[in-house]
Order: sequence, then structure tokens, then C-alpha cells
Amino acid sequence: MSAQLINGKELASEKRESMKKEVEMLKEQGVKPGLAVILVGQDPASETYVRSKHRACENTGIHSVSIKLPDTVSEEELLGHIDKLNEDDAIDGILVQLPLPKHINEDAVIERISPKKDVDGFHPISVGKMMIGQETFLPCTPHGVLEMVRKTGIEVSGKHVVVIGRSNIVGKPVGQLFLNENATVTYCHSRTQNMQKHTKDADILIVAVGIPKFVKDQDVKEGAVVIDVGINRVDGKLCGDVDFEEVKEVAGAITPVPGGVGPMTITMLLENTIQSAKARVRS
Ligand SMILES: Nc1nc2c(c(=O)[nH]1)N[C@@H](CN(C=O)c1ccc(C(=O)N[C@@H](CCC(=O)O)C(=O)O)cc1)CN2
Repeated sequence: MSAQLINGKELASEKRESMKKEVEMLKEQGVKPGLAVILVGQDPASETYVRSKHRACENTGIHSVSIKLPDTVSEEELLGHIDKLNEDDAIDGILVQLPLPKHINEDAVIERISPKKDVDGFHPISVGKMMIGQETFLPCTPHGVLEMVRKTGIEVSGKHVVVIGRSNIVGKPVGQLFLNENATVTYCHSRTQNMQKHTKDADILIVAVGIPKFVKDQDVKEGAVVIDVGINRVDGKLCGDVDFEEVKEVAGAITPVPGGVGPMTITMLLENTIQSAKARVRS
């Protein structure tokens, strides 16, 4: 393997150690950060992520509350739970695990969360502030990607960042965050013509397309940084959107799956919850 391995698990655990100290300091000021996680239905992957979020809170000293609702729950009942959490002074952050069942309007649910507690950074107010570079909660996966690149000592300013994918929770915001850091950003998606022409020109290639091993060695420039946001289960095994075995021979640095972006997603969620609790201290 020629590429440097960007170890998200290690970076995440370093960050969580310093977060523990921040939480201790907040507690000395009489504030225990609190996170509420709402899970609708029984999707096994979502259940795994929610369990990991609660475990991460517990290990960091953050109070966490779990609300589990059946997949038959009405949108109105779900919104009612959010209303109560918006008013709960012990809760600094609220998140609704996505995806939601089809009968529930995801946008309406996200918009019901108070922007002051929007630790997922998905509310239109948070998204708008991020776009114009104002301080706000940043979406966890995109922020985790930027943090990993920075911590690895990779310069972003002036670099060509190519994002494959344009979802609202990863593709679009990750490009915006890198643009805010003065990168030149290109988005590729299912209608992009001659995608390889773009990916081959990337200094930093971020892949969030949801197709197992979509990016091959011939798609990548020698020495490029490759960030794999994909989490796919193939024959019971986890793999990313990048063909790791091939691409590691060409890239300068690469994230693995598992152990790359995933653990950083949860770490940035903890950071947002602590940021929200600090705002509570100031108010
Ligand atoms: N409300 C939200 N819903 C969803 C988000 C989100 O940020 N907010 N993102 C994803 C799922 N997600 C967090 O919720 C998430 C995905 C993956 C991981 C992770 O640590 N993955 C591990 C592998 C774990 C496994 O499946 O065995 C890894 O990559 O090493 C954490 C969080 C969609 N929904």
C-alpha cells in the first residue's frame, strides 16, 4: 500500500478525550449537556447508529435520552415529541435518525426542531448560515470529513475538491464546507458526463454516492486524497463507495471503511451537543 491511511477511529477517540474534559468543566458550571435521539421503526443499521450515539454520549459524560417509536407512528405524534423536547431545559440537542418511513415528511420533521437544538445541522436555518459562513451547527458527516482532512495536515485552500454525490445531508454540504475553506469545488452526480475527467483532476476526492466500490484506481489522480463516505453491506461485509484495495495503490491518502468517516460523524455530533450546552451557559 502506498497511500497514507487516514484513521478516523483514532482521530475520533483523540477528540473525544478532550471533549470529556469540556463536559467536566460544563458540569462544574452546573450544566450537563443533554442529547435526545428519536428513532422511528426498526431498521437494523439505524438501530446500530443510534446505539453508538448513546454509547458515545455515555463515554463522554453527556446525558442522552432515547425515544423509540413504531414505524406506524403518525407524523403528528412525532412532531409532538419534538415540541416537548424543544421545551425541555435538560436537552441541548435533538436529532431524528434518518431515513424516516415514507408516510412521514422528513422536511417537516427537520423544520420542527428548534434551530437552537439542531445538532444534526439539517434545519434550513442552519444550512443557510453554513452557506454564508456564519457560525452555526455544522452537519456531522461533512464536518467530520473536513476535520479529518485538516487533522491529517492536508492543505485545503486552492485545492480542487471533487464531490461525487449531491444529497442534502452529505454531498451538498461537504462541498460547501470545503468552498468556505477556499477550495475549488466540483460536484459530480448521476447525470454528470465523463465523470472520470473530473475525478482524475481532483486533489481531494470525496465519495458519497451509495454504490459499493464505485471509484476504481483509474478514476483517481496519483497522490490524491480520497475520502470514502459510503457504508454498504455486501454479502454481510461492510465496504465503502471506493474500491479500497485498488485505490490505495494510487492515492496519496485514503480513509478506510469501516473506521474512517463513520466514527467522526458521531464525534462531531458530540461536539455540536457540547457547543449547544455552552450556549445554554451563556444565556
Ligand atoms: N439524523 C441523522 N441520520 C443519519 C445520519 C446523520 O448524521 N444524522 N447519518 C447516517 C448514519 N449515521 C449517523 O446517524 C452513521 C453512519 C455510520 C457510522 C459509523 O460509525 N459507521 C462505522 C461502521 C458501523 C457499522 O455499520 O457497523 C464505520 O464507518 O466505521 C456512524 C453514524 C444516516 N442517518
